[in-house]
Amino acid sequence: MASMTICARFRPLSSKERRDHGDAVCIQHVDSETFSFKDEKDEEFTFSFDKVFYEKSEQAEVYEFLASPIVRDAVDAINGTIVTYGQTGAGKTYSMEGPSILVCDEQKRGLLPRVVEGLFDCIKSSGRTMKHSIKLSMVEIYMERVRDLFDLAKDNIQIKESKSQGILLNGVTEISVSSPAEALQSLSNGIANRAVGETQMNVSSSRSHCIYIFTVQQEVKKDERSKAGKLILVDLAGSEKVEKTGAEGKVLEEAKTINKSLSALGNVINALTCGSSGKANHIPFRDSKLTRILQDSLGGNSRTALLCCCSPSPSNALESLSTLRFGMRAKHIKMSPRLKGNEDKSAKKNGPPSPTKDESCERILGMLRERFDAEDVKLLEELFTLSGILFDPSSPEEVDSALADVTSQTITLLQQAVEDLASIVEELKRENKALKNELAAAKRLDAQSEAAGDTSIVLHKPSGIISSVVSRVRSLSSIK
Ligand SMILES: Nc1ncnc2c1ncn2[C@@H]1O[C@H](COP(=O)(O)OP(=O)(O)OP(=O)(O)O)[C@@H](O)[C@H]1O
Repeated sequence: MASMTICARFRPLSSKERRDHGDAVCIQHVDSETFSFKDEKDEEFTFSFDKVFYEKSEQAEVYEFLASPIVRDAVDAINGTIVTYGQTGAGKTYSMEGPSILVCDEQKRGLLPRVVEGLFDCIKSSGRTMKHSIKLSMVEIYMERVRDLFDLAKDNIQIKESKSQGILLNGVTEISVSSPAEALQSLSNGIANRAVGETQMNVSSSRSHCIYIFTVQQEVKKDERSKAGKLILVDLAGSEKVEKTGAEGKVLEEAKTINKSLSALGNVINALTCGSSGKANHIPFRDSKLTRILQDSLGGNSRTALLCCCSPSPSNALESLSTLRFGMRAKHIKMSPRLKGNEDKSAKKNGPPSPTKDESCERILGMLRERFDAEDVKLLEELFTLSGILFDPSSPEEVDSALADVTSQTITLLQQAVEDLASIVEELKRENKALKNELAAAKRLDAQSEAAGDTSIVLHKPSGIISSVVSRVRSLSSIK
């Protein structure tokens, strides 16, 4: 069983950070896997990752450790994902793209151009028995809308799920590339389009998630079987907290949407991490476009790497700590990559097969259809169309998918409500215990004063205290 590869990367101090804090850094005792981190209150935390890249680490080292095994697997039809996470200015884009995709020092080239080269190199060395082809798509998620960066007219791509191909971006432009130069030129066009869209919409790249998708099709010539590996690279929007940005109006809305999708990613990671064995666990993939697109990658047939990008400066200690903690949570996800198109070995030979997830969903949707009257359905359609969940109400597939999205989001809300209630119950239990202690102490006091024949204490006690404590304890006990 493989797990996620999680690495931390600290960029060099910026000139502003040097001006503000000189050479001061939050990191100490760094080795290749661990370091200690001092926050602004001088509290010390020790972190341990699969690899720690410090200031002077080379781009090539990051690629070799984090990406090259995933690239090799993608050519063998195993899905892969590489994600850069961190606050704005922490080095996500530098790590992903380098200073430029097309013209750049060899030493500074980022993951993306190296992945392109790696894919073509692996294909070349895979021999003559295999025929491969690579298709490239590039999208951006901004305010929960998926925009095609190869065709800006497609500004609200829908996400679909197919039984054979998994998660799909409906109608997204796919460019066939036959050489690294062609692929890099296409990527560079997509990046330029992103800048055009940003100016048109007055958006900064740090407020959107950028997703690069390579589909590597593999044909085994002898029997013409075909398999595909999907390699997704994600440069996430800045993870900083809304409060720190001091944002208002549209910027505040953007920040909230980003925080929502990043916390959806965190929730998916938590659900995958905390899932108790044997118990059906709701993984909220449908709570954001980001998690939905990454569903195949995080959920199973895939290898995933997360690069947690941080500033080493004390001025960013809080954000760096939050990025590192996000990485530590992700560390616990366990995944077993398997080849696509493999036989399903889990099918039981004896007894009736238990319903699949699709069958269960179909049954629930059927029941809902029976219970809704036509007027409700019309209202729901209008609501879904207005909020961009649904585009074609006459498509049963789209209606089902929209309903599944809403159901999943409702489950998440209910789970949060249950957690809130559980914490209220805990609080009431604590209050209950304190009141019981108070009652016992008051009774002891009563007994002592009676034994001593001293009436002054009794006289000074506010009248009715015991009976009021008793009735509060009783009312709280009845909540349990
Ligand atoms: N490892 C590094 N070595 C040298 N310079 C770096 C490194 N990482 C980042 N930088 C520099 O730090 C600055 C911020 O980096 P970058 O733009 O990659 O941040 P980011 O996390 O992508 O921010 P945003 O969310 O705004 O896109 C850039 O000027 C970049 O060149």
